[in-house]
Amino acid sequence: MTQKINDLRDRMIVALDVPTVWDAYRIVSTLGDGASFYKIGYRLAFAGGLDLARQLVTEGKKVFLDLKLHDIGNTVTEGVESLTKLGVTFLTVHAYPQTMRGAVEGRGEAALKLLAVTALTSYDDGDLKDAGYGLAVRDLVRLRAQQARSAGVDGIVCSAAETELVRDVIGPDMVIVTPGIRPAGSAVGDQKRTLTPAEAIRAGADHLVVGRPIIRAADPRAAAAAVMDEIAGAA
Ligand SMILES: O=c1ccn([C@@H]2O[C@H](COP(=O)(O)O)[C@@H](O)[C@H]2O)c(=O)[nH]1
Repeated sequence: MTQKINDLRDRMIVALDVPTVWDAYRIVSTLGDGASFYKIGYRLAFAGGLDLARQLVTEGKKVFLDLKLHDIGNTVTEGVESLTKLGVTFLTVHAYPQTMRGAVEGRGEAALKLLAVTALTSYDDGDLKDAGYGLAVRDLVRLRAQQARSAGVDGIVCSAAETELVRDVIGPDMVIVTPGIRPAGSAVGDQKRTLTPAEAIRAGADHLVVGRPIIRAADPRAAAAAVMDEIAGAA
């Protein structure tokens, strides 16, 4: 997949986990041409982020809508159908077979790429057990990657630590997007399965999602440039 990403900057996706569209715009303008791809999650989506997504697309940025949809198949189908009109590049759904099949139906022939979230990067084996799962993280990620491939989604969200095992399951054509990226020395926060940007790229991740290490940095532009340098050095 990696060879299909024309602009190296597209490999870094900056998570706009901020409360308002104004805050998001401040980051986008601070980063300038140092970032080309932005992720909008719940926080911003519930505060005007869908209009922002449309606007960023018209300004030539790429947008990843991280809504992690999960519902009965018909509802997911209809929700995805609506979202295809925004012009965003990626949309997440949870990697449950019914959910993924519903999403694929809703996407139809649209250009939107669907990403299946396998196991959240804030989970370890103990968290999965607490949530009622009988599988370890790597086994659940493997199973869900297989199911995602069968359902016809376009890519996988997993920790960079699972990139190699996922690539073996999904083959060369699906995209792998990895949150839980932490430059050396940065605060881990609630993430449990982390790698550095260079480690993630070397492991074969296509796109890295980076939020707090950039948006909460004293100098976000310098923090983003440092992540890009690591990506460039490892690519
Ligand atoms: O498994 C997942 C899926 C999504 N995320 C999202 O990525 C960013 C990570 O932000 P950081 O501040 O770099 O931790 C955040 O928006 C999550 O909702 C994830 O972390 N793990």
